[in-house]
Amino acid sequence: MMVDLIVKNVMGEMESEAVKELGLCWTTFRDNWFSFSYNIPGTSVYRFVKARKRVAKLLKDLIQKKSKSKEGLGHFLDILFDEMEKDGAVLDIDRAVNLIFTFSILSQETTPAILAATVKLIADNPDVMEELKKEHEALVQNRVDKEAGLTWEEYKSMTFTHMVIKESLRFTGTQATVNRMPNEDFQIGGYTIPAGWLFFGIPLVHFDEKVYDDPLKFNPWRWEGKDIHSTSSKDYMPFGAGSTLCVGSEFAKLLIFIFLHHLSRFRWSLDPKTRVLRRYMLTFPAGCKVWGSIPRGCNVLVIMQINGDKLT
Ligand code: HEM
Repeated sequence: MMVDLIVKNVMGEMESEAVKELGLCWTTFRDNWFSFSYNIPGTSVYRFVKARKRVAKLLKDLIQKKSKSKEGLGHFLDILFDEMEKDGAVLDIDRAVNLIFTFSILSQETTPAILAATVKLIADNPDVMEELKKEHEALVQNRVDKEAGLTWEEYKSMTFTHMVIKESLRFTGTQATVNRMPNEDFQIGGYTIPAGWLFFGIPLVHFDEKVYDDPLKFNPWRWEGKDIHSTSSKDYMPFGAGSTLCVGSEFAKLLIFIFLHHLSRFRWSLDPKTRVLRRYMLTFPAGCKVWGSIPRGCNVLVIMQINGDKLT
């Protein structure tokens, strides 16, 4: 589903066989992404390097074809071709392929995993589930127009839901390591990292007992009276920090919020087999299935649309 959506929006029309192959390559890449690094045929790394190359070739061939015909373009290709034609353009086909690849991996690995882990944390904490339900039911009941969609003001005013998302981002912290290669020697914690060395930092700041009481407890109330909207400070950095700060942070929070808004209108429970494991990223070996009963007057199919400042 993700591949279909990405392809449609980014690349535009594509033959179904190519979409299928792209999907297979992406899955192979993701499943073998963080493995012990021996690039020998048959090993995980070999499979993921091969999948990466195949995706690059598929995307490059298609971009080249479309750059000639200019037909059936997705939003991204449309913008890309405009940019490439400008004087002093910084984008070329190879950079575009890298961007498309990075976006698709980032959008598949981060938001869905955090969202599923958030649902699991809520299911494991009935007091949180109850409070969320109260907040969303009150919102819908107090609306004059019961059919109206969620507005930006409503989104901003839902304090408890923002506390849940903020706590979940602290708790799940998908970025398992920060990888950097310094251009010049730098000092950190009494060590010198020489220029050109690869540095793997493990961010533990979200579990620092000096900053967070009982840090291993999922407790949205710890954010009561604090700044619930900020996404980056020296003690809180689920979206990274500095010049590589995540460009999708606000969008990701909004998506999680909209999902929770609709979920909170159902009576629901989680399949007891659901487990969250951290390999490198968060994984769900038994999936993450939600069982729900449908409240009266609620449509089962949830379609989200962002229209100006209005979410429908
Ligand atoms: C809950 C969801 C997400 C989390 C936790 C997250 C986390 C992060 C983190 C920690 C970084 C910094 C990596 C580093 O400095 O090494 C980052 C960068 C980035 N993220 Fe996200 N992300 C999320 C969603 C998204 C989405 C939905 C998109 C795309 C729409 C996105 C696009 C990016 C991009 C392009 C960068 C690189 C920015 C740069 O280097 O200039 N992220 N993200």
